[in-house]
Amino acid sequence: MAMKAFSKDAVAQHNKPGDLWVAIDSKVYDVSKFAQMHPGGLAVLLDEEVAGQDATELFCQLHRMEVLDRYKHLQIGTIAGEEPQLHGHIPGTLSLVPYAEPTWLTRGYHTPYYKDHHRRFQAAVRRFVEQVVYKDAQAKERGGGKPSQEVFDELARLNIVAMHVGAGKHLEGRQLMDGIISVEEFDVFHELILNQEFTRLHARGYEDGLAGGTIIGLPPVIRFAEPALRDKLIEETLSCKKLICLAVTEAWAGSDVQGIKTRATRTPEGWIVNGAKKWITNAMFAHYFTVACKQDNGEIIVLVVERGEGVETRPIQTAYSSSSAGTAYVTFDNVKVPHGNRLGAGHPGLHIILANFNHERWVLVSANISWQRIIYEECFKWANQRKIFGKPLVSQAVVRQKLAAMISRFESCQSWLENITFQMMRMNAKEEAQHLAGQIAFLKMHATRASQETAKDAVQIFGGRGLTQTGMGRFIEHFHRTLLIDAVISVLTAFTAEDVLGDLGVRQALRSMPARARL
Ligand code: HEM
Repeated sequence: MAMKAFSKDAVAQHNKPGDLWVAIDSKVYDVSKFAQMHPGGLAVLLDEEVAGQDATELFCQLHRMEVLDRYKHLQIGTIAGEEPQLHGHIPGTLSLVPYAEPTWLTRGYHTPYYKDHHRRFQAAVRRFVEQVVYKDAQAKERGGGKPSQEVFDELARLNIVAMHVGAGKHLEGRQLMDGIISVEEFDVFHELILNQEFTRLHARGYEDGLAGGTIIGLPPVIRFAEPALRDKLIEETLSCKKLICLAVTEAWAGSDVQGIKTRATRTPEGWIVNGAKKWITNAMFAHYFTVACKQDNGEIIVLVVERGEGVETRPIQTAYSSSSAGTAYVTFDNVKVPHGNRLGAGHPGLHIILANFNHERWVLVSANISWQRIIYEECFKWANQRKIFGKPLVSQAVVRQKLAAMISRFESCQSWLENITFQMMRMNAKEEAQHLAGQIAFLKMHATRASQETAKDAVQIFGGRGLTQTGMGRFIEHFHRTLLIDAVISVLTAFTAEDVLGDLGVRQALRSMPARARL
């Protein structure tokens, strides 16, 4: 229905309590009743520059554009002869803000890596993330709780969790993203797109709650379980009917797998497991646990434990997640596990745990880099629209310097990441372990440090808003509060803490150092 068009003079008549209009970006809102409930108070709406006036400029200093969407029922008309000029991010679309998208998604640039099917895929994933998942993510990140089953059902229907686990036989016969790409086309760049697009949820804990446990808990099962167990768990977890998580870290052995104390005792009937695991992502909701244990002889083995008698999970409150990540302290008290649930008998347990490490770090670093870019976009927009002493923030050289530093950091990280991803596509597992463990470790160290710099700069640009969980700077607050998880996470805490990662890369380089090399 066409909206009524008002002259500016007509709007100006409605400028008192109980009869209060305001114009924002050519739209006229009747805030007579809403004014009493306005989170910013009644007085600001009665200000002579606001009541009955075009308050676009002031509004944009104080609200995100999405507020207007939420309150669109207040709109009663438009200003005659004017058209809307402003918009926030339009869900499902590419941003036109310079540097807000990687070059392959920016008009005028070329790419050696991405093909048309990657572009189709990216567009579909972005629509899905922003139009289907975002609302649930924001609600759960604030209020807590497991992601909704409707979201899990959609993830399963589109086979998103299956793709998140990576390429492999488990994808055979599946329709990917409503058939937008074929299984034959699917490669590690599609996975990279998935990792990068999901950060647009601005909900770090929720993101882990969706598939975090499966991405790290299922690969050891796929590679090392007996076929019957493997097929059952693939079916149940990739259909999102059940969840699995990886349970390695312990309170006293976060960094040192050899130091774990969870004990598996072999009996004629099966294994008996006793012990406790800490910081286990998704464990609150998980039906299965891929558990690193120590046998009585000290040997490390990996067992799939099903939730049941003797398994208890207690929530852990962390800075990086609301309860939607389902992070838990898990105790096993005389838990009976069938013999057949041992993974990779004959393979060293440590090898089973470490086999997926590079992939896992690459997943984390991909997301971290795209998150930096999204935070930069927030900062660039804010620096343009925020006025101080009548001038936009971006007119200050010091603010431009911070933006320049942010762009340099995430663009260099993205280029490095795409190079590594291309190598992953061409190398077999052995070559990957030999050549890429160091590269991925260095990139992770570099990117997580870069993101901390970006978080500090972003808070400086947003000021107090960057430390506030509502309003203009809420995504900055969330980034700043939660990003350190990327620096320490990846199953074995100190193995991936920044310095240790860098050290790992250098030690790997030392092994390849020609013995005769001299200055
Ligand atoms: C249709 C008109 C308006 C609606 C629906 C609206 C809605 C809101 C909402 C939902 C908030 C909470 C913060 C947030 O979610 O971003 C808020 C805060 C606020 N609003 Fe409005 N508002 C409107 C117009 C205005 C105007 C014209 C002004 C002009 C000064 C104003 C001043 C404020 C202030 C000062 C705050 C507090 C900001 C803060 O805590 O940083 N609002 N408004």
